[in-house]
Amino acid sequence: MPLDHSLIGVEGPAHERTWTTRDTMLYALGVGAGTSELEFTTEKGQRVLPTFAVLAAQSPGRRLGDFDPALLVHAEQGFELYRELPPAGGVRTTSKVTGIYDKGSGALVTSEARAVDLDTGEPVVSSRSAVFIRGEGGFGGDRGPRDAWVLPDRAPDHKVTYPTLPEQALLYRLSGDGNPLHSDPEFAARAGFDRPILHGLCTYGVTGRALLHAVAGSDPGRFQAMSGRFTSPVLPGESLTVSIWVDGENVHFRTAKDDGTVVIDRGRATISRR
Ligand SMILES: C/C=C/C(=O)SCCNC(=O)CCNC(=O)[C@H](O)C(C)(C)COP(=O)(O)OP(=O)(O)OC[C@H]1O[C@@H](n2cnc3c(N)ncnc32)[C@H](O)[C@@H]1OP(=O)(O)O
Repeated sequence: MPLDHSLIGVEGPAHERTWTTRDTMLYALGVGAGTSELEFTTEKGQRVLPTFAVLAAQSPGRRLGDFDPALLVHAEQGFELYRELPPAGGVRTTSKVTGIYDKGSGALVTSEARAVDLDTGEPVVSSRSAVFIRGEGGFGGDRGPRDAWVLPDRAPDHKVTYPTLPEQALLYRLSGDGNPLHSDPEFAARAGFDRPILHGLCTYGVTGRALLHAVAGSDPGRFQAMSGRFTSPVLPGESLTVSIWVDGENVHFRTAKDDGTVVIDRGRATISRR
């Protein structure tokens, strides 16, 4: 059954989301922060990890078509953050599907969202994401735009390795993503995985922590943007190494597993010098 191309460019209903200090602390734990990052995991002087912006600006997805949900994976994610997020707050988000591309082995569906402060209406976050739906390609559509990301021709300026826990996906899902692909072995098997895989946004959050501490001096106020492509699944318990290249405010990065498999590619971030 083909995907619903009539969704492209049509803004969905506005969605309001509020969060509490507990939500932002739970998110920090979900992406691996712990006792060495108490400003993100406890109330004392609490600050918010910048990648929480993606969750803040999420709205319920629209029905893209009639396909097996086990075959859908998160493919790309980017965001721009216009000001530091408060530990508790709220936004109103509008979103739309921006493209449905034919990638042969699957379809790539891209979306964007804009979130404004619930009280003031000021812009807080812009977010861009893509999902890859295996088996839904081959409909004769456009392959979509190409990205000119180039791996810097030098050794990384920073390399940061963080572990993930075997329970990481069970912890992360409490931040609101209950997709059984990350918790239910039977569902994961239907998608062709030996066991449930880690949420892409968990890998993204672990990577964001590495960027925050290595490049932004642990100051979320300097973290302006981040984007990347999910190129290979991560299993809970695997370690992640983020290689980072810094050129002024422009940052390139890549995240890989211990065996060298790249799991987030084409990474970019903008981190102010302040
Ligand atoms: C709701 C779910 C939530 C989750 O969190 S799921 C967990 C997080 N996500 C993942 O683990 C996904 C990891 N990525 C992958 O497993 C693979 O990657 C894909 C299955 C997405 C694609 O792999 P393949 O079917 O082998 O595609 P190809 O032959 O490498 O490329 C075919 C075309 O698709 C483009 N492409 C491949 N991967 C992505 C991607 N991640 N985002 C955007 N485009 C992608 C390529 O460039 C190319 O297209 P061009 O020929 O036009 O260049």
